[in-house]
Amino acid sequence: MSDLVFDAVRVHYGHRRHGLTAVDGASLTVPSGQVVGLVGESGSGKSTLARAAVGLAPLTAGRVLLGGTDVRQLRRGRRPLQMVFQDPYSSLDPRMSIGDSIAEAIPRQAGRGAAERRAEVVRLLEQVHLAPDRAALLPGQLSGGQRQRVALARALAGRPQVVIADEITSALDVSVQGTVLNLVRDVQRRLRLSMLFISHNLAVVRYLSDQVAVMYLGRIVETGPTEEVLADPRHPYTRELLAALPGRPGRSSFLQNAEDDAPGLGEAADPHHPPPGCRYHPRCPVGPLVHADRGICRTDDPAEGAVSRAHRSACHFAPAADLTYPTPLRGDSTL
Ligand SMILES: Nc1ncnc2c1ncn2[C@@H]1O[C@H](COP(=O)(O)OP(=O)(O)OP(=O)(O)O)[C@@H](O)[C@H]1O
Repeated sequence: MSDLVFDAVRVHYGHRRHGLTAVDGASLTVPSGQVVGLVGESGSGKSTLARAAVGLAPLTAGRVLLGGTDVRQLRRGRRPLQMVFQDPYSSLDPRMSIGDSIAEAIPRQAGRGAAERRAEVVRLLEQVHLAPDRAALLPGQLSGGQRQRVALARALAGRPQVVIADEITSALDVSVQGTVLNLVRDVQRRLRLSMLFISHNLAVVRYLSDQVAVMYLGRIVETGPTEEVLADPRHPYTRELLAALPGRPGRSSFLQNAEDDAPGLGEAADPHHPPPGCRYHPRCPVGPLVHADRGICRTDDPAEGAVSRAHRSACHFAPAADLTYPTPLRGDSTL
Protein backbone atom coordinates (compact mmCIF):
# COMPACT_ATOMS: atom_id res chain seq x y z
CA MET A 1 0.00 0.00 0.00
CA SER A 2 1.51 3.34 -0.94
CA ASP A 3 -0.86 5.84 0.61
CA LEU A 4 0.18 9.49 0.54
CA VAL A 5 -0.07 10.76 4.11
CA PHE A 6 0.07 14.39 5.23
CA ASP A 7 0.79 14.18 8.93
CA ALA A 8 0.21 17.40 10.92
CA VAL A 9 1.77 19.48 8.14
CA ARG A 10 2.63 23.07 8.94
CA VAL A 11 3.94 25.63 6.47
CA HIS A 12 4.99 29.05 7.68
CA TYR A 13 6.02 31.76 5.25
CA GLY A 14 8.30 34.55 6.43
CA HIS A 15 9.97 35.09 9.79
CA ARG A 16 8.86 33.36 12.92
CA ARG A 17 6.78 36.15 14.46
CA HIS A 18 5.87 37.86 11.23
CA GLY A 19 4.67 36.21 8.10
CA LEU A 20 1.84 33.77 8.12
CA THR A 21 1.09 30.12 8.70
CA ALA A 22 -0.61 29.08 5.47
CA VAL A 23 -1.02 25.45 6.56
CA ASP A 24 -1.39 24.84 10.27
CA GLY A 25 -1.46 21.20 11.28
CA ALA A 26 -3.21 19.66 8.28
CA SER A 27 -3.57 15.87 8.24
CA LEU A 28 -4.91 14.01 5.24
CA THR A 29 -4.52 10.62 3.57
CA VAL A 30 -4.74 9.94 -0.15
CA PRO A 31 -5.29 6.18 -0.26
CA SER A 32 -3.39 4.26 -2.91
CA GLY A 33 -5.20 4.30 -6.26
CA GLN A 34 -7.87 6.77 -5.13
CA VAL A 35 -8.69 10.36 -6.01
CA VAL A 36 -9.08 12.80 -3.13
CA GLY A 37 -10.65 16.13 -4.08
CA LEU A 38 -9.40 19.07 -2.02
CA VAL A 39 -11.77 22.05 -1.82
CA GLY A 40 -11.87 25.32 0.08
CA GLU A 41 -11.97 29.02 -0.64
CA SER A 42 -9.05 30.99 -2.03
CA GLY A 43 -6.28 31.37 0.54
CA SER A 44 -7.29 28.35 2.63
CA GLY A 45 -3.90 26.76 1.94
CA LYS A 46 -4.72 24.09 -0.65
CA SER A 47 -1.86 24.90 -3.02
CA THR A 48 0.58 25.34 -0.16
CA LEU A 49 -0.28 21.90 1.24
CA ALA A 50 0.24 20.37 -2.21
CA ARG A 51 3.46 22.26 -2.80
CA ALA A 52 4.83 21.10 0.55
CA ALA A 53 4.53 17.52 -0.70
CA VAL A 54 6.79 18.17 -3.69
CA GLY A 55 9.28 20.44 -1.93
CA LEU A 56 8.01 23.72 -3.38
CA ALA A 57 6.82 25.08 -0.03
CA PRO A 58 8.81 24.88 3.23
CA LEU A 59 7.69 22.10 5.55
CA THR A 60 7.93 23.90 8.90
CA ALA A 61 6.59 20.95 10.89
CA GLY A 62 4.95 17.58 10.31
CA ARG A 63 5.71 15.04 7.62
CA VAL A 64 4.56 13.91 4.20
CA LEU A 65 4.91 10.16 3.71
CA LEU A 66 4.50 7.99 0.65
CA GLY A 67 4.21 4.31 1.43
CA GLY A 68 5.61 5.08 4.88
CA THR A 69 8.74 6.85 3.58
CA ASP A 70 9.34 10.57 4.03
CA VAL A 71 8.96 12.15 0.57
CA ARG A 72 12.10 14.22 1.17
CA GLN A 73 14.08 11.00 0.97
CA LEU A 74 12.26 9.85 -2.15
CA ARG A 75 13.17 13.02 -4.04
CA ARG A 76 16.80 11.96 -4.18
CA GLY A 77 16.03 9.01 -6.42
CA ARG A 78 13.02 8.51 -8.68
CA ARG A 79 10.10 10.88 -8.63
CA PRO A 80 7.02 8.95 -7.55
CA LEU A 81 5.20 12.19 -6.75
CA GLN A 82 4.43 14.59 -9.60
CA MET A 83 2.50 17.84 -9.72
CA VAL A 84 0.52 19.46 -12.54
CA PHE A 85 -0.21 23.17 -12.22
CA GLN A 86 -3.02 25.50 -13.26
CA ASP A 87 -1.11 27.28 -15.99
CA PRO A 88 0.57 24.88 -18.43
CA TYR A 89 2.37 27.81 -20.08
CA SER A 90 4.44 28.42 -16.97
CA SER A 91 5.61 24.81 -16.79
CA LEU A 92 6.61 24.53 -20.47
CA ASP A 93 9.62 26.20 -22.08
CA PRO A 94 8.14 28.23 -24.98
CA ARG A 95 11.25 27.62 -27.12
CA MET A 96 11.38 23.88 -26.61
CA SER A 97 9.41 21.48 -28.80
CA ILE A 98 6.71 19.42 -27.12
CA GLY A 99 8.69 16.26 -27.80
CA ASP A 100 11.89 17.61 -26.25
CA SER A 101 9.94 18.95 -23.32
CA ILE A 102 8.46 15.52 -22.60
CA ALA A 103 11.81 13.78 -23.26
CA GLU A 104 13.44 16.06 -20.71
CA ALA A 105 11.03 14.81 -18.04
CA ILE A 106 11.89 11.13 -18.65
CA PRO A 107 14.28 10.06 -15.88
CA ARG A 108 17.78 9.32 -17.17
CA GLN A 109 18.75 5.70 -16.95
CA ALA A 110 21.94 4.05 -18.01
CA GLY A 111 21.59 2.16 -21.26
CA ARG A 112 18.59 4.09 -22.54
CA GLY A 113 19.37 5.24 -26.06
CA ALA A 114 17.91 8.10 -28.10
CA ALA A 115 15.59 5.76 -30.03
CA GLU A 116 14.20 4.36 -26.82
CA ARG A 117 13.53 7.84 -25.46
CA ARG A 118 11.78 8.85 -28.70
CA ALA A 119 9.56 5.78 -28.45
CA GLU A 120 8.77 6.70 -24.85
CA VAL A 121 7.78 10.23 -25.93
CA VAL A 122 5.37 8.76 -28.52
CA ARG A 123 3.92 6.43 -25.89
CA LEU A 124 3.40 9.36 -23.49
CA LEU A 125 1.80 11.51 -26.20
CA GLU A 126 -0.61 8.68 -27.00
CA GLN A 127 -1.39 8.27 -23.32
CA VAL A 128 -2.71 11.85 -23.24
CA HIS A 129 -4.47 11.48 -26.62
CA LEU A 130 -2.08 13.61 -28.67
CA ALA A 131 -0.91 12.45 -32.10
CA PRO A 132 2.84 11.67 -32.33
CA ASP A 133 3.30 14.35 -35.02
CA ARG A 134 2.59 17.00 -32.36
CA ALA A 135 6.04 16.33 -30.92
CA ALA A 136 7.66 18.82 -33.27
CA LEU A 137 5.39 21.72 -32.31
CA LEU A 138 6.15 24.51 -29.84
CA PRO A 139 3.80 25.16 -26.88
CA GLY A 140 2.55 28.36 -28.53
CA GLN A 141 1.25 26.31 -31.46
CA LEU A 142 -1.06 24.29 -29.23
CA SER A 143 -4.40 25.14 -27.65
CA GLY A 144 -4.63 25.57 -23.86
CA GLY A 145 -6.19 22.12 -23.48
CA GLN A 146 -3.44 20.50 -25.55
CA ARG A 147 -0.76 22.28 -23.52
CA GLN A 148 -2.31 20.95 -20.32
CA ARG A 149 -2.17 17.44 -21.82
CA VAL A 150 1.54 17.95 -22.49
CA ALA A 151 1.98 19.00 -18.86
CA LEU A 152 0.21 15.79 -17.86
CA ALA A 153 2.46 13.75 -20.18
CA ARG A 154 5.50 15.36 -18.54
CA ALA A 155 4.17 14.36 -15.13
CA LEU A 156 3.53 10.79 -16.33
CA ALA A 157 7.05 10.58 -17.77
CA GLY A 158 8.35 10.05 -14.24
CA ARG A 159 6.04 6.98 -13.91
CA PRO A 160 4.61 8.41 -10.68
CA GLN A 161 2.48 6.68 -8.09
CA VAL A 162 0.82 9.94 -7.14
CA VAL A 163 -0.18 12.96 -9.21
CA ILE A 164 -1.13 16.21 -7.52
CA ALA A 165 -3.34 18.30 -9.80
CA ASP A 166 -3.73 21.93 -8.74
CA GLU A 167 -6.67 23.65 -10.46
CA ILE A 168 -5.61 22.06 -13.75
CA THR A 169 -8.76 23.02 -15.65
CA SER A 170 -9.43 26.45 -14.09
CA ALA A 171 -7.47 28.38 -16.72
CA LEU A 172 -8.97 26.46 -19.64
CA ASP A 173 -11.85 27.34 -21.87
CA VAL A 174 -15.05 25.84 -20.49
CA SER A 175 -15.49 23.96 -23.76
CA VAL A 176 -12.29 21.93 -23.28
CA GLN A 177 -12.45 21.48 -19.50
CA GLY A 178 -14.63 18.38 -19.85
CA THR A 179 -12.26 16.72 -22.32
CA VAL A 180 -9.27 17.28 -20.04
CA LEU A 181 -11.18 15.99 -17.00
CA ASN A 182 -12.25 12.86 -18.87
CA LEU A 183 -8.66 12.29 -19.90
CA VAL A 184 -7.43 12.73 -16.32
CA ARG A 185 -10.03 10.27 -15.06
CA ASP A 186 -9.18 7.79 -17.78
CA VAL A 187 -5.42 7.99 -17.13
CA GLN A 188 -5.88 7.81 -13.35
CA ARG A 189 -7.93 4.62 -13.63
CA ARG A 190 -5.77 2.98 -16.28
CA LEU A 191 -2.52 3.60 -14.42
CA ARG A 192 -4.14 3.14 -10.98
CA LEU A 193 -2.66 6.44 -9.88
CA SER A 194 -3.36 8.07 -6.56
CA MET A 195 -4.40 11.65 -7.03
CA LEU A 196 -4.86 14.76 -4.95
CA PHE A 197 -7.15 16.89 -7.06
CA ILE A 198 -7.42 20.53 -6.01
CA SER A 199 -10.36 22.50 -7.35
CA HIS A 200 -12.70 25.34 -6.53
CA ASN A 201 -15.35 23.49 -8.43
CA LEU A 202 -17.32 21.06 -6.28
CA ALA A 203 -19.11 19.66 -9.33
CA VAL A 204 -15.75 18.72 -10.86
CA VAL A 205 -14.57 17.26 -7.56
CA ARG A 206 -17.73 15.21 -7.31
CA TYR A 207 -17.21 13.83 -10.82
CA LEU A 208 -13.63 12.79 -10.23
CA SER A 209 -13.11 12.05 -6.55
CA ASP A 210 -13.60 8.99 -4.39
CA GLN A 211 -13.13 11.14 -1.32
CA VAL A 212 -13.39 14.82 -0.60
CA ALA A 213 -11.39 16.93 1.85
CA VAL A 214 -12.48 20.42 2.86
CA MET A 215 -9.86 22.95 3.90
CA TYR A 216 -10.42 26.10 5.92
CA LEU A 217 -7.75 28.50 7.16
CA GLY A 218 -4.87 26.04 6.96
CA ARG A 219 -6.69 23.01 8.34
CA ILE A 220 -8.62 20.06 6.96
CA VAL A 221 -12.04 20.45 8.56
CA GLU A 222 -13.97 17.60 6.93
CA THR A 223 -13.07 14.44 5.02
CA GLY A 224 -14.93 11.40 3.81
CA PRO A 225 -16.40 9.53 0.86
CA THR A 226 -17.50 12.13 -1.68
CA GLU A 227 -21.17 11.17 -1.87
CA GLU A 228 -21.48 10.88 1.91
CA VAL A 229 -19.89 14.25 2.61
CA LEU A 230 -21.90 16.04 -0.05
CA ALA A 231 -25.17 14.41 1.01
CA ASP A 232 -24.59 14.77 4.74
CA PRO A 233 -21.99 17.47 5.43
CA ARG A 234 -21.15 17.76 9.14
CA HIS A 235 -18.98 20.86 9.17
CA PRO A 236 -20.84 24.17 8.85
CA TYR A 237 -18.18 25.39 6.42
CA THR A 238 -18.86 22.47 4.08
CA ARG A 239 -22.55 23.36 4.31
CA GLU A 240 -21.70 26.94 3.48
CA LEU A 241 -19.82 25.80 0.36
CA LEU A 242 -22.74 23.62 -0.70
CA ALA A 243 -25.31 26.32 0.02
CA ALA A 244 -23.40 28.63 -2.30
CA LEU A 245 -23.68 26.22 -5.23
CA PRO A 246 -25.52 27.45 -8.33
CA GLY A 247 -29.23 26.92 -8.23
CA ARG A 248 -29.55 27.73 -4.54
CA PRO A 249 -31.67 30.86 -4.18
CA GLY A 250 -30.19 33.99 -2.72
CA ARG A 251 -26.54 32.93 -2.88
CA SER A 252 -24.01 33.86 -5.48
CA SER A 253 -21.97 30.98 -6.80
CA PHE A 254 -18.84 29.97 -4.95
CA LEU A 255 -17.93 27.85 -7.90
CA GLN A 256 -18.47 30.32 -10.67
CA ASN A 257 -16.43 32.95 -8.91
CA ALA A 258 -13.31 30.93 -8.50
CA GLU A 259 -10.95 33.87 -8.65
CA ASP A 260 -13.23 36.11 -6.70
CA ASP A 261 -12.59 35.07 -3.14
CA ALA A 262 -15.91 33.32 -2.92
CA PRO A 263 -18.42 36.15 -2.74
CA GLY A 264 -21.62 35.12 -1.06
CA LEU A 265 -19.70 33.33 1.63
CA GLY A 266 -19.00 34.94 4.97
CA GLU A 267 -16.18 37.36 5.56
CA ALA A 268 -12.87 36.03 4.24
CA ALA A 269 -10.64 34.46 6.85
CA ASP A 270 -7.36 36.20 7.66
CA PRO A 271 -4.47 33.73 7.95
CA HIS A 272 -2.39 36.46 9.66
CA HIS A 273 -4.78 36.43 12.62
CA PRO A 274 -6.45 33.05 13.01
CA PRO A 275 -9.13 33.27 15.69
CA PRO A 276 -8.86 31.28 18.95
CA GLY A 277 -11.01 28.22 19.53
CA CYS A 278 -12.61 26.93 16.36
CA ARG A 279 -11.12 28.89 13.46
CA TYR A 280 -14.47 29.03 11.78
CA HIS A 281 -16.41 30.40 14.76
CA PRO A 282 -16.57 34.11 13.73
CA ARG A 283 -18.37 33.04 10.53
CA CYS A 284 -20.29 30.09 11.85
CA PRO A 285 -24.08 30.22 12.01
CA VAL A 286 -24.27 27.23 14.35
CA GLY A 287 -22.33 28.35 17.46
CA PRO A 288 -24.52 31.39 18.28
CA LEU A 289 -27.63 29.25 17.90
CA VAL A 290 -26.35 26.88 20.54
CA HIS A 291 -24.72 29.36 22.91
CA ALA A 292 -25.43 33.08 23.00
CA ASP A 293 -21.70 33.74 23.55
CA ARG A 294 -20.52 31.05 21.10
CA GLY A 295 -19.28 29.13 24.19
CA ILE A 296 -17.01 26.21 23.43
CA CYS A 297 -16.53 27.30 19.80
CA ARG A 298 -14.82 30.47 20.96
CA THR A 299 -12.50 28.74 23.41
CA ASP A 300 -11.81 25.16 22.26
CA ASP A 301 -10.15 24.08 19.05
CA PRO A 302 -12.24 21.11 17.88
CA ALA A 303 -10.42 17.87 17.12
CA GLU A 304 -11.46 15.83 14.11
CA GLY A 305 -14.26 13.51 15.18
CA ALA A 306 -15.66 10.45 13.44
CA VAL A 307 -19.11 10.84 11.91
CA SER A 308 -18.95 7.35 10.42
CA ARG A 309 -16.14 4.89 9.73
CA ALA A 310 -14.68 7.00 6.93
CA HIS A 311 -16.25 10.40 7.51
CA ARG A 312 -14.64 12.93 9.87
CA SER A 313 -15.41 16.48 10.82
CA ALA A 314 -13.63 18.98 13.05
CA CYS A 315 -16.74 20.62 14.52
CA HIS A 316 -17.89 20.40 18.13
CA PHE A 317 -21.39 19.66 16.83
CA ALA A 318 -20.48 17.23 14.04
CA PRO A 319 -22.37 14.30 15.59
CA ALA A 320 -25.64 16.25 15.34
CA ALA A 321 -27.14 14.84 12.15
CA ASP A 322 -30.15 17.16 12.29
CA LEU A 323 -28.00 20.28 12.35
CA THR A 324 -29.33 21.63 9.08
CA TYR A 325 -28.51 25.27 9.49
CA PRO A 326 -29.92 27.87 9.39
CA THR A 327 -32.77 26.06 11.15
CA PRO A 328 -32.41 27.25 14.76
CA LEU A 329 -31.37 24.65 17.27
CA ARG A 330 -33.34 24.21 20.43
CA GLY A 331 -30.30 24.06 22.72
CA ASP A 332 -27.59 21.71 23.93
CA SER A 333 -30.09 19.05 24.95
CA THR A 334 -31.03 18.42 21.33
CA LEU A 335 -27.47 17.65 20.26
N1 LIG B 1 5.23 32.11 -1.27
C1 LIG B 1 4.40 32.67 -0.39
N2 LIG B 1 4.83 33.59 0.50
C2 LIG B 1 4.00 34.15 1.41
N3 LIG B 1 2.68 33.85 1.52
C3 LIG B 1 2.19 32.95 0.66
C4 LIG B 1 3.00 32.31 -0.34
N4 LIG B 1 2.23 31.44 -1.05
C5 LIG B 1 0.98 31.53 -0.52
N5 LIG B 1 0.95 32.43 0.51
C6 LIG B 1 -0.20 32.77 1.35
O1 LIG B 1 -0.62 31.57 1.98
C7 LIG B 1 -2.04 31.52 2.10
C8 LIG B 1 -2.53 30.25 1.43
O2 LIG B 1 -2.33 30.36 0.03
P1 LIG B 1 -2.61 29.15 -0.98
O3 LIG B 1 -2.24 29.61 -2.35
O4 LIG B 1 -1.98 27.92 -0.47
O5 LIG B 1 -4.19 29.00 -0.87
P2 LIG B 1 -5.21 28.30 -1.86
O6 LIG B 1 -6.26 27.70 -0.99
O7 LIG B 1 -4.47 27.36 -2.76
O8 LIG B 1 -5.78 29.52 -2.66
P3 LIG B 1 -6.04 29.67 -4.23
O9 LIG B 1 -7.20 28.78 -4.50
O10 LIG B 1 -6.32 31.11 -4.40
O11 LIG B 1 -4.77 29.21 -4.90
C9 LIG B 1 -2.57 32.78 1.44
O12 LIG B 1 -2.82 33.74 2.46
C10 LIG B 1 -1.42 33.22 0.56
O13 LIG B 1 -1.42 34.63 0.38
